[in-house]
Amino acid sequence: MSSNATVTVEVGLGDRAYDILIGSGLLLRAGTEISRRLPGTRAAVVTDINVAAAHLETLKAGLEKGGIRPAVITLPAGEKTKSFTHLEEVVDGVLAARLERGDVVVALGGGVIGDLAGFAAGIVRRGMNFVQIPTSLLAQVDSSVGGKTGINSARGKNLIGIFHQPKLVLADTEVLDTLPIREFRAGYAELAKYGLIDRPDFFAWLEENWGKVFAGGPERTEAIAEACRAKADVVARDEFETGDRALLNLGHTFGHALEAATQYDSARLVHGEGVAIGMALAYRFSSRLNLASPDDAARVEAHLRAVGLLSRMADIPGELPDAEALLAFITQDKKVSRGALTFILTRGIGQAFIVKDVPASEVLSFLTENHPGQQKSRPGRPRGRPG
Ligand SMILES: NC(=O)c1ccc[n+]([C@@H]2O[C@H](COP(=O)([O-])OP(=O)(O)OC[C@H]3O[C@@H](n4cnc5c(N)ncnc54)[C@H](O)[C@@H]3O)[C@@H](O)[C@H]2O)c1
Ligand SMILES: O=C(O)C(=O)C[C@@H](O)[C@H](O)[C@H](O)COP(=O)(O)O
Ligand SMILES: [Zn+2]
Repeated sequence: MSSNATVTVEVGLGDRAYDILIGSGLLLRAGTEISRRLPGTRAAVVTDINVAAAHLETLKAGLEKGGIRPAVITLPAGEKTKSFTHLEEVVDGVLAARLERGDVVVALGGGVIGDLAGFAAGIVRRGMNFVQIPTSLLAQVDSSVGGKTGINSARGKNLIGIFHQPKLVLADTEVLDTLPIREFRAGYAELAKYGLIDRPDFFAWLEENWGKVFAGGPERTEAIAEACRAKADVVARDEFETGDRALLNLGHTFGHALEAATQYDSARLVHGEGVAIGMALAYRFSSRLNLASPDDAARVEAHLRAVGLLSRMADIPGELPDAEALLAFITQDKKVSRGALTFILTRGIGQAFIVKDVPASEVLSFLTENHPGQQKSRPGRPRGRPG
């Protein structure tokens, strides 16, 4: 495949179906692509300061080609922006621009901006049009697709939000050239997740080709497209997570607890890093419960470390609250049903499954064993970031 070719993946949701376009130069095509689908629309672009500095002018030029001159709402960067305060700022900005229900909120940014702007689009005038222009790897392979939107609470991650599908996703692979390497790695964790859920061949391909994915070119585009196909498939089957969609939460039950425990401080832990540690923990927990082999858990951890990702709680800088406090965050997880904890566990690489009644006592023992401040003595790696 040429690295210039645009790949289209459809999210098959009937009369709410939409396209994900993946390729280079899409910012400059944004106006044409949006006005083809939403003729005569006006727009507000929501972005963060980092992305605005690197890509806002290009997007504005692209929108201009479709006759769109947007209002722009620029927010601080980082996970703490997914808050009521900034939700109010976006809602107020959209209303101040006097946009109508049929106009469009455009998210230009990573998953933080996409989740926040999507939530705002879903509640202003009871639901405006929404377009995702994801600029981080994580957003291109995961958060821009599927319609989960929302903000965080001090009591837990993503606890406030709605499902609100975009009308279009434009994943311009060129913008990834300005993404910091730490953020690229974090997004890679969600990419590897699809292999670990149910695509063992994709995981093996990543083990071989991750260097080319990091370097750019056709392997990167193909990996993003494969992730979007995988996600689109699950979302089309189970849009509102009544079943299989929960598989996309592999690594997230632990990961979200760690994000809340570190108070969404992006300097300590970003979402993809939490997912990387969470996936390694999910494999280790599955092995402890005799569901998966320790070799598979070791293989997952080895790959995460090979790309420079975190894989243990001890890799997070600073002190963590104790295992009981981590468990308290886990009991707030949205998958909890009538008090029973749900985890995504695994029988091996690409063999994830949903377990609906995991005893809290098992989780607590496991967290205690893996907690850097509560281990009696564990041979192994020194603390600190790999890579
Ligand atoms: N809705 C979903 O289905 C879903 C899926 C996965 C993750 N998420 C959410 O996504 C969020 C994480 O997203 P993220 O990892 O993209 O974080 P992010 O939005 O904070 O972006 C990461 C950092 O990279 C910067 N950045 C983004 N694109 C850039 C570019 N092209 N050039 C330079 N800098 C750039 C941002 O300013 C930010 O500092 C979390 O809140 C997570 O819960 C949602
Ligand atoms: O789209 C989904 O479904 C996912 O679970 C994707 C996850 O990567 C993402 O982090 C999502 O926001 C988590 O959802 P949540 O419902 O656990 O908050
Ligand atoms: Zn995620």
